[in-house]
Amino acid sequence: MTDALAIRDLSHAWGRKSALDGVGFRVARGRFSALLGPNGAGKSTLISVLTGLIRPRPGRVEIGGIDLARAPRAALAQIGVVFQSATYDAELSVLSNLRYFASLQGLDRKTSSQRIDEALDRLDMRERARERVRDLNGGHRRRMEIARALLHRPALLILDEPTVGLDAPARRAITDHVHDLTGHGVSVLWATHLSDEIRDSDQVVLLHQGRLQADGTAGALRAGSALSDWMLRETGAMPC
Ligand SMILES: Nc1ncnc2c1ncn2[C@@H]1O[C@H](COP(=O)(O)OP(=O)(O)OP(=O)(O)O)[C@@H](O)[C@H]1O
Repeated sequence: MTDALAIRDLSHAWGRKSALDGVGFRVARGRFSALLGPNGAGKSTLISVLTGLIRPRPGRVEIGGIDLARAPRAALAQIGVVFQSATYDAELSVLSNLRYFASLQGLDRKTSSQRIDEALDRLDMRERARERVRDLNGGHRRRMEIARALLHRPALLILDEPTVGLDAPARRAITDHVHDLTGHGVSVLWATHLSDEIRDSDQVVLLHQGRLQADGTAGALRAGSALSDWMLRETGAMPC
């Protein structure tokens, strides 16, 4: 089976400033991969490439086996994205937000209802379905956005620092739910600078100053020390 994501020799500069320099790694199907790095490491730039905001040049990106440069529409249809900033209609209910997105994805009514039920169950949001988004707390709003990103069954779920601004219980609930999704075959790329969101069995892709500093299983990379200490040794940056 093809990888959910394969990146080779990817570079990008903002003007003269290099943000990504020859980055390459893979995310296998059903894997939770943490894209880790201190501020300015290049995480957001990489996500901008993966979501089609920046052209992958030079370099090659395949999502679900589809080349992003050659077939951008088909490749982008393979991703579900949860951006750092919220994107929903707060005046509508959770259900209406999800139905609207499902219709944008071209899902018929029956498929849409099935997928919405499934996604709400996976994020433990079924009881909130009829509530207006503006009445939800930050953690539940985020869970709704994650449920929404799953409706078209993407090969890869990309989340850009999805727990920013949330309190500790909400952060824990979201990291647990997203880890659980991998048990349903969902592949995850989770950008963060918070090492406590990562489990030993997760893949860690560590970026530092635009370069790939490490790629491996968290437990093996940290080799007995705390992941935050390992990251400090690797990057010299204070972890959170
Ligand atoms: N739109 C932009 N224009 C110019 N420079 C940018 C732009 N976006 C990012 N950069 C620069 O590119 C480099 C990588 O930044 P990027 O935002 O990708 O890192 P990051 O790992 O996401 O950091 P953070 O955790 O702070 O969001 C930094 O030096 C940053 O200043």
